[in-house]
Amino acid sequence: MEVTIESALAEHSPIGVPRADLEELDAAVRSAAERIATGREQDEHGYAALNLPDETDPEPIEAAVESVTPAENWLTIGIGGSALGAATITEALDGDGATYSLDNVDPAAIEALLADIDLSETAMNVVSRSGRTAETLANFLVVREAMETAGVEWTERTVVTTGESGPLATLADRHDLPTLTVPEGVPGRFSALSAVGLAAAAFQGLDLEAILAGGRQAEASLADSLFESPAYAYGATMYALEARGANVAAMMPYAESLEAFAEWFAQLWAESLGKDGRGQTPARALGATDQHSQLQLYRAGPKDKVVTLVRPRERPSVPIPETDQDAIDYLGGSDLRALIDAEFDATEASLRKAGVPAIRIEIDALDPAGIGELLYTMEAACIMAGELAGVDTFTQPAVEWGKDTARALLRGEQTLETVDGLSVRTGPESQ
Ligand SMILES: O=P(O)(O)OC[C@H]1O[C@](O)(CO)[C@@H](O)[C@@H]1O
Repeated sequence: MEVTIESALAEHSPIGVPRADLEELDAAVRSAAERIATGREQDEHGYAALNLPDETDPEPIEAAVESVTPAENWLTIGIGGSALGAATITEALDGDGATYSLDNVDPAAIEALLADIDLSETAMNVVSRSGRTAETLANFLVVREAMETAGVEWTERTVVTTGESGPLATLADRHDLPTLTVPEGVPGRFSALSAVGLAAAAFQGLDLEAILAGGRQAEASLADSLFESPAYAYGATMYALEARGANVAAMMPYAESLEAFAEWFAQLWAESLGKDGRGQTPARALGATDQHSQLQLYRAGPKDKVVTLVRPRERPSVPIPETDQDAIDYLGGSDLRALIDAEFDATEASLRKAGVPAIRIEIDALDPAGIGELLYTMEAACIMAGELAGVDTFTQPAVEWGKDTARALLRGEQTLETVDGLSVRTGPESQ
């Protein structure tokens, strides 16, 4: 895996990072790397996530999945970090069986899914670190009832993944359900390389050990200098770019199967670094598709963005047939792999030409090791950026107020009129 920051430097962009600043920043990276290493040694909250490739045991995950299968479908019921890691891995890799994510509470979407899916052929994984997330618990209750209505014994089809305690752990106990534990000290958005992200992959028969080995490969490339560590090069450069005005972090993978990865990255970057009035706003894009929608803005809009371009080096070849039309004969005889790689290179060059910082990330292949390496590298990069910014990377206090208010509204303890500082009308008369 390679991270190339050349196009993010000052010689290519007015908001790029001067090389001299990188040299200087490297001193801060060195002490931050030591801090991270200490946090890992002591299994401290958050830092412990970087120990997962060594600590996650595939066997109990595979055993739990086996206990509720065979089945044609795997339904992950979870939200945020409790769904995005699993979706990223199964979308990136070509496993067997169908996987679905219920990570929202849109009644129309859930009605459509339940009408579509054969529940007698479905196993579900209810995933919640806290065990008390309203959306996840509500979806579980809805699917459980649908299973009962369909005459499916839900206790034989349900794996719970949660923390040591909480409503979901209690429920799993009461019904003696196969249970996987969210590792202590690992925030949801950093849990992809644990049972949280790996159960759906196990259902698809994917090689969990190879995914974890990819994580270990990235772990082995951590070093106390940004010039020697791809992860820290990315984290430190993103931090330096934010200080120079790059407030938008566009993540643009050039592979359809990495679209979920861009969503996973958005939570990781926003929820970890969006604190104390700072933080880059993630923007999800897809290459080459969004060259035809967002690139205009990236190149000719405000100089407030850094674009990360991701590609696998190995790709299948799909030949483009010869054509006798002169205007398009440059395509004939070539192949889609060459085309998308030319688009990738041309987009990086076009961003550079427009003075927009870009970082290139290249993984060897979109295989289990490649996705394990990519996930781990971005997690370590995020932790480095958080250390340099001096923010608490591992908490998300700003999300709690809205959750509490939603619960109070649902319980009827509050209306929007009574919620502090809110003057929006609600209730039957507003419809
Ligand atoms: O796994 P849980 O506790 O259900 O939380 C789901 C998600 O909700 C958040 O707590 C934010 O509300 C995320 O950090 C987390 O990934």
